[in-house]
Amino acid sequence: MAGPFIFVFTGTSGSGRKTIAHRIGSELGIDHVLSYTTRPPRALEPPDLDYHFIGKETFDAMERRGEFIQTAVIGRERYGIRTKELLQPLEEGRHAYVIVDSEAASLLKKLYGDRVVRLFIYVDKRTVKERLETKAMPVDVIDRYLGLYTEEVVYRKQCEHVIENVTLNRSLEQIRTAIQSHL
Ligand SMILES: Nc1nc2c(ncn2[C@@H]2O[C@H](COP(=O)(O)OP(=O)(O)O)[C@@H](O)[C@H]2O)c(=O)[nH]1
Ligand SMILES: Nc1ncnc2c1ncn2[C@@H]1O[C@H](COP(=O)(O)OP(=O)(O)O)[C@@H](O)[C@H]1O
Repeated sequence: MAGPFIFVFTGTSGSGRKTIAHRIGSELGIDHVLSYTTRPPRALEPPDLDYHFIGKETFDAMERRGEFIQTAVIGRERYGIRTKELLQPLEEGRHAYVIVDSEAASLLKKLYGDRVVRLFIYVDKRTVKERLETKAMPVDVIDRYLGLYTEEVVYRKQCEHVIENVTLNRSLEQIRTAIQSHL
């Protein structure tokens, strides 16, 4: 078996990256390395599922101690992945997955080369809007995602795998096949 690998779920915001990543991660037994963020949790967003929610002071202190492999400011909030938490599964021979934007995806590729497999998930803009409205996502978040779409979608050209998430089961099948092609 090659690896261990870092599977990087990236793509357009609201396309289903978290949904797909968690389903495949738990099915294939891949460790999720959560990002830390200063963004407050949204209604019904549980702690420690998608993010570790922390205060700005805690984030700053962690950054000063050099704990993050990278950080980003997105929509005025800060995001980062802790180096130690990313490296631990790899050192213990286990694959890991993260869910990040194109900037972090590129950096991880640069740092870890063939160990990094980028899975780009997208759907068309209208579908993003419809899905998020159905789930009662705040309007400002939907607007931000739609505003980012054109800039985000071009990154697919650089990714190892590209999946249009129309039907969830079909997307899961495609991702499963893509991941297994590396194992
Ligand atoms: N660069 C970078 N991006 C991140 C990190 N963690 C999460 N992201 C991305 O930042 C964006 C955060 O958007 P947000 O609306 O708060 O959360 P979402 O519900 O995960 O889309 C998403 O595109 C995430 O994939 C990180 O550590 N670094
Ligand atoms: N194939 C799909 N069909 C319908 N709804 C989906 C599909 N994939 C994801 N969703 C829904 O779309 C919304 C956004 O998904 P999410 O995983 O949060 O996206 P992202 O992490 O890319 O922002 C969620 O409400 C999720 O349940």
